[in-house]
Amino acid sequence: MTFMSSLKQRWSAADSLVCVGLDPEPAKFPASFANDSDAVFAFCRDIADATAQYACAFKPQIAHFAALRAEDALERLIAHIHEHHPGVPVILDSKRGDIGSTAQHYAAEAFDRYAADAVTANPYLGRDSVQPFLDRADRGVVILCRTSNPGAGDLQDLVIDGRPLYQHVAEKVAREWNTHGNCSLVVGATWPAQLKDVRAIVGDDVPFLVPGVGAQGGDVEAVVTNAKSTDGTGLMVSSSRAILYASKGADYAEAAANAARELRDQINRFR
Ligand SMILES: O=C(O)c1cc(=O)[nH]c(=O)n1[C@@H]1O[C@H](COP(=O)(O)O)[C@@H](O)[C@H]1O
Repeated sequence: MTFMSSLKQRWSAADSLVCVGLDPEPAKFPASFANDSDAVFAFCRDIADATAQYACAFKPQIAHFAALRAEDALERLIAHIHEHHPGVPVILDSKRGDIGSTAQHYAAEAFDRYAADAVTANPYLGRDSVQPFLDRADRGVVILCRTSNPGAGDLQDLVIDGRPLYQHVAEKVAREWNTHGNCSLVVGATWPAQLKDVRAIVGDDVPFLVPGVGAQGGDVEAVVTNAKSTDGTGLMVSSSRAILYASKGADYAEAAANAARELRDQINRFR
């Protein structure tokens, strides 16, 4: 099954637009992991198992694993999710993009080594840098459009030919790059007006990955009302720290499940 069809099926089967971000930070793990040499895998596995029922997707962030020399844990985590939660797609957040010959290796890294269903990609080197991802029609390509961080506007808002750069990215992806129907766009929850602009440009066929609720303070109601598609889907509202570290106690997995369920319910109130 393709990334897009798994995502659509999951939106409906789980009645959820929540993407659970898997960003391990051992200093925030419960004390019970202190002497566990495989803590990164074990913690993320427990969170995935506890939250899967409320998730339309999982999104592990590669730097959080690589910085800990835990790429092996990331491989095993994605394999675990595929085995135990089949049908819940995994987006590898690695924000890749490079000249074509190197980008081919990034595509192999994401889709063959890690077996991710989708990958985040940076569009600023142009189409050929993203082409090896686009060519994998069964996998998703989640392209940075208007990011959630405070400095997002430094470059993404620069006006070119009468409109900001992020709108050119949205237009180009929707009209030119999405030939296989496998593209999504990243638009931060912290920018409700831009969410609305991008939805107006791309229509209903391009889902948004929306990070920035929870720890970054984005407003769920504004996200959903401004960015949902006509049928009340179209979103992967991603939260990492607010779910992962909902409790540092023995109830960490239950607390994560509660946080994911509450986010799902909050989103659903405005769909
Ligand atoms: O591509 C992303 O996932 C991403 C894009 C963006 O614009 N902003 C953003 O925060 N992210 C990622 O989303 C996650 C947000 O984490 P929390 O703020 O803890 O929910 C991190 O893994 C970020 O790297």
